[in-house]
Amino acid sequence: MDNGTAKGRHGKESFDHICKVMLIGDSSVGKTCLLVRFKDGAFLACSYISTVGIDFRSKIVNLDGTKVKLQIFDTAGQERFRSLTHSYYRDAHALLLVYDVTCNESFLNVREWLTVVEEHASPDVIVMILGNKADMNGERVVKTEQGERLAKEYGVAFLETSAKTGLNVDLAFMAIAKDIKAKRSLRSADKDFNMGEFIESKKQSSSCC
Ligand SMILES: Nc1nc2c(ncn2[C@@H]2O[C@H](COP(=O)(O)OP(=O)(O)OP(=O)(O)O)[C@@H](O)[C@H]2O)c(=O)[nH]1
Repeated sequence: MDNGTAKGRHGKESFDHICKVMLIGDSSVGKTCLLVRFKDGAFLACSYISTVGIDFRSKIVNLDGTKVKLQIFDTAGQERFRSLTHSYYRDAHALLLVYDVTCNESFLNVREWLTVVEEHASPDVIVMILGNKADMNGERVVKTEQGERLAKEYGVAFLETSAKTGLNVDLAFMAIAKDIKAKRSLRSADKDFNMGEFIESKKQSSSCC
């Protein structure tokens, strides 16, 4: 695993830290759309093309003068690609585990995904559960509190997101980048960073947008 201390250069842009982030979860929960929303600020409304295997895109974010390059791996949710994607877990610094608030099965499967994480990821990986499609309130079947309770049970962070409206999408990635930077930093100001408190102070509720 990269210790993130070396300065890197990619094309024209230099960076201070590099972080590998993986998007995991059932097929069609919105992993690719979350990545496109974060990277390009756009939403691909009607084009659902299931990811084949694994894809990745990068974005450099500036955190108080420190440039963190997020290398984001978008994995296929389909069962047939699972063994391929498992091999990428070991190097991941953070995992965004996505379910769809309009699909109860995808929520129930979060426990299985967490078992896979335990088996294949590094013990110090940062995990955040995302309840996506929070804009579809009329079709919602998983309550916000259910997601919060599950995340609390496993001691991981939680946010509801919408790749369509952008709700909490940047926040999810920024919180992870900040947490990784804090874990690598020797500065006491960074060491005091608490991801849960940061999310609570910045998150937007799904009913507001
Ligand atoms: N309303 C709404 N639709 C969404 C949202 N995110 C994704 N979708 C739709 O859900 C479908 C699946 O989105 P993808 O991002 O391709 O899903 P995925 O998880 O990457 O799927 P796999 O590649 O099969 O694992 C698409 O039709 C998207 O337009 C969202 O936040 N709100």
